[in-house]
Amino acid sequence: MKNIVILISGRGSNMQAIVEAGLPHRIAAVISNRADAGGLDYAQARGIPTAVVSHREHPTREAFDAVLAAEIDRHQPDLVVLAGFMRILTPGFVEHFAGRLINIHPSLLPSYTGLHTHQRAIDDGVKLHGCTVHFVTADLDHGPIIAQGAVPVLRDDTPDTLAARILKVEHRIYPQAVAWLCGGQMWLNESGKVTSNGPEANDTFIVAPEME
Ligand SMILES: Nc1nc2c(c(=O)[nH]1)N[C@@H](CN(C=O)c1ccc(C(=O)N[C@@H](CCC(=O)O)C(=O)O)cc1)CN2
Ligand SMILES: NCC(=O)N[C@@H]1O[C@H](COP(=O)([O-])[O-])[C@@H](O)[C@H]1O
Repeated sequence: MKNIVILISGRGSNMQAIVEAGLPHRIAAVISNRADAGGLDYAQARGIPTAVVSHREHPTREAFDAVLAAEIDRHQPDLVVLAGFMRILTPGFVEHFAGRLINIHPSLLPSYTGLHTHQRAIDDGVKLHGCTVHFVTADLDHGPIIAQGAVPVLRDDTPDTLAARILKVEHRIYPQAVAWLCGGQMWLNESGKVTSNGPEANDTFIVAPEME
């Protein structure tokens, strides 16, 4: 059984999808940089240890990251999962958790790194957008890719409608990526639950070559 620590900044729907996937691993803690993150209420209601490490209470990124890393380390994580965590992490933090620090980003990396990806994709008139699970490196949204899900952009899409469509795919590929990285040959079915069967017929996983 592996120890998973999940970092959030908001509602935490990706965290919820991972919790509800039924993985045979421990969600050791859910930690947020914002005390008002809705995901904290969900985790507490499920009896998952929570903590808040506020970036506003530290004078520098390095100071914040050091306190955050110490809080994470208390839970002896095998995997640290950024799930809507909205702070850029310093090279020292990334190095400390290198190889066991992942993120989900709402674009098909390497396209559209950074923020506001849905609006930018719509503005550019792209026909395909999606989401990417990747290892976190010092360079923003540039780490080795673990999985991607591709989603069509519709003519009348707004950032919100596109984000909602992509979020459903995020909730499939993130738990799947966590399952793989925690050493399981597990697959998750359409409803996002662990199954002993192989990938679903219409899965949109693009497994990075180094993962094969
Ligand atoms: N060193 C890295 N840190 C983080 C990465 C990464 O790949 N390398 N991924 C991000 C997640 N993310 C996109 O997927 C992302 C999150 C936040 C920002 C950003 O500009 N944040 C601002 C604050 C914004 C806010 O508080 O609302 C900032 O940190 O100044 C860009 C991309 C997580 N960290
Ligand atoms: N650059 C990071 C970023 O934009 N992440 C995105 O924030 C949302 C968090 O939703 P959630 O809190 O419901 O999981 C998700 O769509 C995730 O891809």
